[in-house]
Amino acid sequence: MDPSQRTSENSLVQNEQKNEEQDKEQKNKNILDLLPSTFTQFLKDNNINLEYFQEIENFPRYIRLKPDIKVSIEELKKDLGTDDVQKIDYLCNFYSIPENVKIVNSKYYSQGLLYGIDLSSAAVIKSLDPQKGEKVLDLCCCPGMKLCNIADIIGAEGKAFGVDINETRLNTCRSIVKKYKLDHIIKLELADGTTYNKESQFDRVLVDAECTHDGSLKHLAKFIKNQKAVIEDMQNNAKETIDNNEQNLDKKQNNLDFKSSNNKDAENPSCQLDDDQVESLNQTADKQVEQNNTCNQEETNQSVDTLDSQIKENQKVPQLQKDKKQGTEKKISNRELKRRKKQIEKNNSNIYTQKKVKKNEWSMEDFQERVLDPIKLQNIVDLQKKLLTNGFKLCKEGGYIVYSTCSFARNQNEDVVEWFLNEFKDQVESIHPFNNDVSNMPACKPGFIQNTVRFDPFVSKSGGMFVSKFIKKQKQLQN
Ligand SMILES: C[S@@+](CC[C@H](N)C(=O)[O-])C[C@H]1O[C@@H](n2cnc3c(N)ncnc32)[C@H](O)[C@@H]1O
Repeated sequence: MDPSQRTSENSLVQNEQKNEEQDKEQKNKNILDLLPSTFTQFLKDNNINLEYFQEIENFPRYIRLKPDIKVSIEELKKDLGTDDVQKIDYLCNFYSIPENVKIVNSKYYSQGLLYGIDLSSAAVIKSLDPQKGEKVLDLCCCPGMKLCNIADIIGAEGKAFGVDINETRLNTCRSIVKKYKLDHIIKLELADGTTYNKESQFDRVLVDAECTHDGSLKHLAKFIKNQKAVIEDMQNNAKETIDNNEQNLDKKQNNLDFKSSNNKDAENPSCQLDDDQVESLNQTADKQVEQNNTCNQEETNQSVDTLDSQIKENQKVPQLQKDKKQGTEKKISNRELKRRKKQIEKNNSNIYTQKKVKKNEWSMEDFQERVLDPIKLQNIVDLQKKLLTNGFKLCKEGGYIVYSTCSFARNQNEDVVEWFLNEFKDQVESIHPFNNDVSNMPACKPGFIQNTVRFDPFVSKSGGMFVSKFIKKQKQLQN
C-alpha cells in the first residue's frame, strides 16, 4: 500500500473514532438532560461514570443454580427458552441470560432449583466465603438472596441466621427460604441489627447494610425510560399546541380579512394584539419543547411562571374585545384561552413530580428522598456504622466480617470503612475481598481505599456494589 493511501486510511479511522466519541458525548448529554441537575451533581461528586447509564438497558440478568443440581447448559437453554446462556466461570453455578428472559416460566425455577440473583450480590457471598458447617449471620437479610446463597454453601451441618428490622420484608424472605427448602438451615429473626444480641459468636458476619440503593441501576434505567416517555408526551402536547395555534392564527386571519372588508373597526389594535399573542404562544410552546428536553427543574418552574403571566395577559384580551363590542370574538377567545391554558398547564406539570411511575419504580421524589436528602443521608451513615459495629461484636475472634452496600456514595462506603478501622484499630484488620487475585473476581475494580472493591455496570455488567472485608483479630494478637 502506498504511503498516501495509508495516511488517508489512518485519517478515516481517526475520523470514525472521533465520530464515535462525539456520538458517545451526545448520548451522555441526552441522558444528562433526562436527569435533574441535583442528581447529576451527585453522580459527579461520587465519580459515577455517566456511561453506566448507556449500559443499563443492555444488561444481562443472572441466575444461580443450587449446588446439588446437575443440569447441562443445553438443558438450561431449553428450560429458559434461549440459546444465549453463558456460564460465569468465577462464580459457582452461575450464568448470564438475556434481560428479557422470564425465569418464572422455568421449570427449575418453579422447583426451587434456580435463583435470579445479581452478579454483584453473588460476588458479596464469594467474598464472605462461608465454609461447610459454619455459623453465619446476615444482619440485614431481606429479601434473602444472599442468605439463601450462604445456606446453600454451608449446608445442613451449618446454620445461617437472618436478621431484619422490616416485618413485611421478613415475611417475603420467609417464603423465599421455604420455596428453596432451606428452612432447616436458616433461622430468621425480626430484630434491629444495631442491637441484636446472641451469646454464641459467628464464624462470619455479613453486614449488607441499608443504604440509599442508588447502585440499583435497574431502577434508574426504568426511571430514565419513564422520563423519556413523559418527555415524548410533552413534546407531542407542545406540538399539538403549536398546530392548534397555527390553525387559530389562520382562522383569525380569515376573520380579520372578512371583517376588514365589512367593517373598518375590525382593524382595531386588540385584534392585532391577539394575533401577536398567538404567535407568542407558539414561541412559548417552542420554548417549552426545548425546556422539556433540558429537564432542568428550576427552568421548568420558571417557565410555569412565564406562562402563567402570559395566560393572565391573554385573559385581558376578551375584556378589551368586549369593550369594543366584538361579541363573537370574545366567545371564541375565551374558549380558546381556556383550552390553551389547560394545554399549557398540562405541558407545564413538572416532569419530575409526575406520578407516572408504577409500583416498584422510582419517581423523582424517590430519588430526592433516597439519595439527595442530607438529613436522611446522615441518618443512613449513622445506621451503617452502628450495624457494622454490632456485626463486629457478634463475630468471633479470627472470624470474618463483610461490609457491603449497593450505593455508589463514598460516604456510605469507604468513609464508613475508614471510620470503622479507626474505631477498632487494634481489633480488626482489613483484608482484600478477593485475596487481591483478579482471576478470582475479574468483574470489579478497586475502591477508593485499599482492600475495597466496587462493582459497576461498566466493569461488571451488574448493579452497583461496594464490598469490603475484615478479620477480627484474636486477643493475643491484638497490640
Ligand atoms: C440492602 S437490603 C439487604 C439485602 C439483602 N442482604 C439481600 O441480599 O437480599 C437492606 C436491608 O436492611 C434492612 N434494615 C434496615 N435497617 C435495619 C436495622 N436497623 N436492622 C436490621 N435490618 C435493617 C432493610 O429492611 C433491608 O431489608
